[in-house]
Amino acid sequence: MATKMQNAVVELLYNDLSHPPSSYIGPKYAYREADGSNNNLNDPSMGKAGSTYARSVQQNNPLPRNDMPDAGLVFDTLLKREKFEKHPAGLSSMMFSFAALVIHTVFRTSHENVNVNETSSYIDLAPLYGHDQATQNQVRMRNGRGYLHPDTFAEDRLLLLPPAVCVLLVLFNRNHNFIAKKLLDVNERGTFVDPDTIPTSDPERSSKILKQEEDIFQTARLINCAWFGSAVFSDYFSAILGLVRQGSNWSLNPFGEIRKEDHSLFERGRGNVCSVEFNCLYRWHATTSEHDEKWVTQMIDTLSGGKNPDDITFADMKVMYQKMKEGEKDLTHWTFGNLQRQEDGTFKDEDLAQILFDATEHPAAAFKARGTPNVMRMHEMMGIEQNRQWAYASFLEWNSNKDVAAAAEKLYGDINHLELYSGLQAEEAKPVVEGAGLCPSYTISRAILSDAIALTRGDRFFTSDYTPFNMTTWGFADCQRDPSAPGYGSTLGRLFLRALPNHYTPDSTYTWFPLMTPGAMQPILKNLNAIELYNFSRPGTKNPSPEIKAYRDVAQVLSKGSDFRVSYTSRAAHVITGKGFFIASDDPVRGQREQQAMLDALTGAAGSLDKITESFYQKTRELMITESWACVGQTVKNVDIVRDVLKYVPLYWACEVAGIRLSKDPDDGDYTPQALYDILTEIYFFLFLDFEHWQFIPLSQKVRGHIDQLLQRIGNSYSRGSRLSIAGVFSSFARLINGGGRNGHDELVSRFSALGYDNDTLANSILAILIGSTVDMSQALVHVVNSYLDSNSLVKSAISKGKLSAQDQATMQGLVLEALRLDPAFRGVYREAISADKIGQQSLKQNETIFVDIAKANMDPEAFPEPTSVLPNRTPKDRYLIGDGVSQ
Ligand code: HEM
Repeated sequence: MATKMQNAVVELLYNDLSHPPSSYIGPKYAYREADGSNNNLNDPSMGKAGSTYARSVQQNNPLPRNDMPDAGLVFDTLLKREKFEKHPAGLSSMMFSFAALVIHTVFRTSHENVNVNETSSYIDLAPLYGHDQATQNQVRMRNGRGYLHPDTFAEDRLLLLPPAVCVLLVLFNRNHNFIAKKLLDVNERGTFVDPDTIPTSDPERSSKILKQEEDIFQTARLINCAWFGSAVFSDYFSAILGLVRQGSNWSLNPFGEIRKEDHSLFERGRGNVCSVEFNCLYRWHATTSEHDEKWVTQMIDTLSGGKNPDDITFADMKVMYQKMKEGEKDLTHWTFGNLQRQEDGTFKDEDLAQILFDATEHPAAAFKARGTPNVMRMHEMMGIEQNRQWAYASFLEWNSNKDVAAAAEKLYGDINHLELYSGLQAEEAKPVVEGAGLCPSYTISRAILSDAIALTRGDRFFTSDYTPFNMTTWGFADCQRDPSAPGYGSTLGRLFLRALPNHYTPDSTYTWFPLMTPGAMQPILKNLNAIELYNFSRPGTKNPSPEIKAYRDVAQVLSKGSDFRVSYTSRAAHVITGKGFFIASDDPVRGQREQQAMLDALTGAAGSLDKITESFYQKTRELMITESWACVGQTVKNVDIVRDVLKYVPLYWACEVAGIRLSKDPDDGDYTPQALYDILTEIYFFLFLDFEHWQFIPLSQKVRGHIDQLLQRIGNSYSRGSRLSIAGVFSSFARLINGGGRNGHDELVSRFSALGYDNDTLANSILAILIGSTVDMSQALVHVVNSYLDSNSLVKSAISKGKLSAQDQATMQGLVLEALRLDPAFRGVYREAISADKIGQQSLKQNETIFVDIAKANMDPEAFPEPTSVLPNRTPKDRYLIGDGVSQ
């Protein structure tokens, strides 16, 4: 008994861990190899490019090769398209452009030996990055920043496919470069340097650049592949399962750790080898849209010199490939869809966007027997012949269409002898039922999922090595599928908005449901009561926002409040109604008046400003004392001044004003400081900051919820019943500013009564104070303190040399202004020209949005001589530029 027990314990403990270990540490194991090797560390060549295909199913078909019907005859009898039939579930042709990208990531059958797959068996975006090191070298820029050559990709076979496939890949190229730039900007581990700043005289320059180039490139590649994986498990997967029809954002997560009932680990990250069956069931040529059929016809016509598709032979096909290859220059010059590259090597955004919009508008065709365009006859014959060299299982109970079944029997003699290729392609298709969106043949629909799981769960970089360490914390967050994104968790929409920001719009069905036609989405969204969230028309083009940078121009825009609209008022309109919310008022003049009125009420009484300063001082002191700690054996204390102090000082003050009770104990006050700060940050972020377009819908919904809750709290805290009481507000302000003094209170009451606010306006005004005086005030405080703490700081050195006195109020104010000039809390603001205007050299159209670059203007020597020096005695003080939010 004791032995049995001991065995069980040993088994349990042994099964705690994976054997052999699931990964190793160090850079050698952190990145994907170009050819996919080293995915399974115990069998490094598993799934490597250039290996043979696997076979999943035992061959049992007794029909000898020489008894098989002619491949052309099989096509003409079972596969050739009779007429175009629209896809029954509303899938767009882009669905199949994306699918083509997926298949080219994992299949590249050698033309010399059909048993060999020239690419790896992993979702590693090989069409973009190349299937081996030599090809990867061609797409890389090697500029020390880890970039790919602009708008390029590696897979030449894609040039034979409709242009939307290539455009999608170009967007993944742009995503790579976006990610690489961010990795350098964020510089999470502090190891990267801007290559332009390494002096050419530095003897280690080239080795530094080389090391950094590899790190950034490979990390960006990992993150970009994870983006692709996320797109597969969001847009693609939900189109396959028809989840959009149900408004479901659910997705399968095949990557996580799974424990079996006996406590042992269910295998993952152990590698994968694609099978011939997988290759065969993924030939979805029957889904080609009418538009793409025309495109292929034209391309084959050009390459074959006008030959009838029925007469094209294998030999002709080889000549066509040859012709295409000869037409190619080096891959940085490849083009497709008759597009022209611009001087910098990129394609025009406009051209790329139009191709994608078309692909979303065009309906795909239904999977069916007799559904493949005749122009693809030779592609299919090649497929049939390849498959005959591979070997396969046979099918039963196959197609209820009597004509198709009878024809198959004629061809094969016995339906049991039907071969896999035609069996899969001409099998009866699944109808549109719950859980079905792709609607291929029954066998494909089942098998595709098994293969998808094998591909992803088998991949070490999607499982045990899918980590913030390998991808950086920023990258790890960036590539996650976000179930709250519009389109029920679309990832492609986020990609479009990032790569083509002036063409895709944040509320379009083209953006969020690209794999479904807008026509198909209309009734679905109506059914789901979500129709008002989306726009169904083809997005137009907007010009990029001009940037205003010179001090003089920036100052002019900021001072002409009545000529420029602040762009965040339209955002505010999504989340708050009524008057009084002065920090984002739709009428700039009224907004300023309301703000001034509130400021007067808060600070107008004699000495009130000093009281506020005192309250800030006391809170800072208190937090520094309560949040600090000492190391063992030391009296000197440490405090995280940003996380535990500066972040919360303004919040405590604003909560006093708003009558919100903060407590670290969640069961005590209205909010914990952390929870409220996070809420206010989200509101602030939504109203004022430059977020990625895709976040608009989920953020606005979340922020509306926060604001409703806050308004209710503000209302409750001031009401002695259900009504917001003006008197309640005043006594709270008075307590705060005047220590409860009766005179101050009376003065406030009279000030506020003079405003004549109703309860809603008052609550909105208090909310504006709460939001406007916390998040960006904390940010500004951090920037100022950072300037003092920084050991290289000019400020510090000036003080230590005795040139400046920190006791003197004017100098202190000057130091704060200088710190915020050199390191502003935000870079700039957006404005919309109310009418056509001219600012400096820049002509503005009516309603045009401009970016007012305060950070650049702050460094303009015309306004600030010796701009990089800290000169706290600059005058006049109102020369300093002020943006939005609290700084107003
Ligand atoms: C109009 C669109 C398409 C065209 C013109 C096209 C054309 C071709 C051609 C010419 C080949 C032979 C490639 C070679 O061996 O060099 C091929 C192979 C293949 N196609 Fe398509 N295709 C299209 C769409 C699709 C789609 C939507 C899918 C499925 C998602 C698909 C799946 C495949 C597969 C799995 C192969 C075999 C690849 C290999 O083994 O290397 N194709 N296609």
